Amino acid sequence: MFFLIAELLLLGAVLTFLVYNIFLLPPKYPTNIPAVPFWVALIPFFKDVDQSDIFRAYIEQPLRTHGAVKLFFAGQWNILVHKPSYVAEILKDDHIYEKSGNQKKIPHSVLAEFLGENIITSHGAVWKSFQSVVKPGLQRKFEVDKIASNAATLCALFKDAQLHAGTEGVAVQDLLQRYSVANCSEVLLQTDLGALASANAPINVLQSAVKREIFMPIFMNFPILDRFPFLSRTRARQVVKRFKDELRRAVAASQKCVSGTSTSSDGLGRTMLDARDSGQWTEKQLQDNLTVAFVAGQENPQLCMISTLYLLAKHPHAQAKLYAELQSRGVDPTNPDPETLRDMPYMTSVIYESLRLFPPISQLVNRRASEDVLLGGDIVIPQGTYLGYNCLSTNRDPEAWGPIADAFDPSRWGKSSVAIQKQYRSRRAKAEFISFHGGPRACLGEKFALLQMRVTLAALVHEFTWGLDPTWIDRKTPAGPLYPRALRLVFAPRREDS
Ligand code: HEM
Repeated sequence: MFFLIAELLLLGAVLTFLVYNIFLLPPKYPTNIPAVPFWVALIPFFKDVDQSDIFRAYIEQPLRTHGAVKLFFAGQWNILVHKPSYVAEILKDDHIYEKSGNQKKIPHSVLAEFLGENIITSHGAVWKSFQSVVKPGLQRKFEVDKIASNAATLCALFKDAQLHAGTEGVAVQDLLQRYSVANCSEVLLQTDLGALASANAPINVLQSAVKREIFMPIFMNFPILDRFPFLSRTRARQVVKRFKDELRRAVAASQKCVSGTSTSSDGLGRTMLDARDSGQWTEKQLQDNLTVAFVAGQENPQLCMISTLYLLAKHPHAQAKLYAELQSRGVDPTNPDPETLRDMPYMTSVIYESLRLFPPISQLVNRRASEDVLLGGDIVIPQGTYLGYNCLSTNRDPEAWGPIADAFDPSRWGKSSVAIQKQYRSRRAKAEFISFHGGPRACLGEKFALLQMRVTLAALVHEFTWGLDPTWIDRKTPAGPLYPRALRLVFAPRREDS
């Protein structure tokens, strides 16, 4: 018995030593930046946390002091970069800092199965083939009337929800999710998935199920666990398959109905199906790119809306200023002119400021050094190292944005549309504002996202004033995308007749 216990203890010690040294001990190189202790990644498993608190407590100081840190994330050590000049270099030199998404990093994972190899994660010739199909579909002129009509439905849903909630707050995330799914599917993919019409539409149910499975912190941080046949992982793979099949089926079915009409011929749904039909893409490439277009096309705008409504709830004077600007330009939110909306300096600066403070993709690690390289002339990066950005940190860099970098201050962007755009371009070129990243792999959906934000804000600000539900606890998500968690707002009609 004694020997058995001794053997088990010895085995335990050897295993701990191996796991620590193979997985958890920070790599030796680069030598001149610190490592955030690996256990920081584990905190959300043991405590209900706000990830911005974790960032402030354990990451911000070393990251800002050294411009980059070693960070344990998704089961491996990576370099997380903060300093704008480092970020700019990575974004520019995309042949050295190659895109390398989950399909390469963790090919066995549920996340990789969900998004596959797509326009965001791919590199080289494959990416060029994806880009040639996707870019025209995202750079075309969008149907503003469709977004405006969905925004009117969103207002009606908020109004109804507020009537039911009485003096309590309305949980906004589910409604905003349905709204951004409607805009993405109807305007980008020319497919009506019924997302706004019914909370129980198959796509709504499947999407919520996929998100629940994919963002489970334990599997996000230790994707190696996806290799094991846990019941929960089998379920996750089934949900992912059902979601992808449903999306692909719905897009194909709706293109059949509207094929030949002028609106659909250059739309993303049509061009993607054509790429498959012509043999340029395989069926899998079609499915993976449809899925990523759906995820990027509605998830990021949705998070941007949540954070913007939160900031405006905290700053009622900004709501009043937005309303005054809309009135002074005579904007009819049911039939807005995109040019007028684009030339509203205060609205533009509110949206940029919200994107700066709460970038929907707050942290992303998906580049891999294709050779040994000296980042910024300072940091030796060995070939094969994974690198990523913390947009939250870079966008709030006090050296770039001054001592009140953390404050919501739309006026920092400038007064006129010309001045704001000038500053926007300059901040992006210097990688001081990286919510859409930059360089050759910058976001292709920016134009659609900003248009949608403008139309949405015009409708909401015209219809309501809103504040935070006083009983709502102000905290951000524990892991994954960063935004105010389960936000609840109290809406009041702005005008007597609304
Ligand atoms: C507020 C909204 C949005 C934000 C903050 C955002 C942010 C980003 C970021 C940070 C990237 C770079 C990802 C990386 O480096 O791996 C990206 C890429 C991309 N985004 Fe967006 N995005 C938004 C909306 C959209 C929308 C509405 C679409 C429409 C489908 C879209 C489509 C894309 C595509 C296709 C790429 C890949 C570009 C390439 O690599 O060639 N995004 N986005």
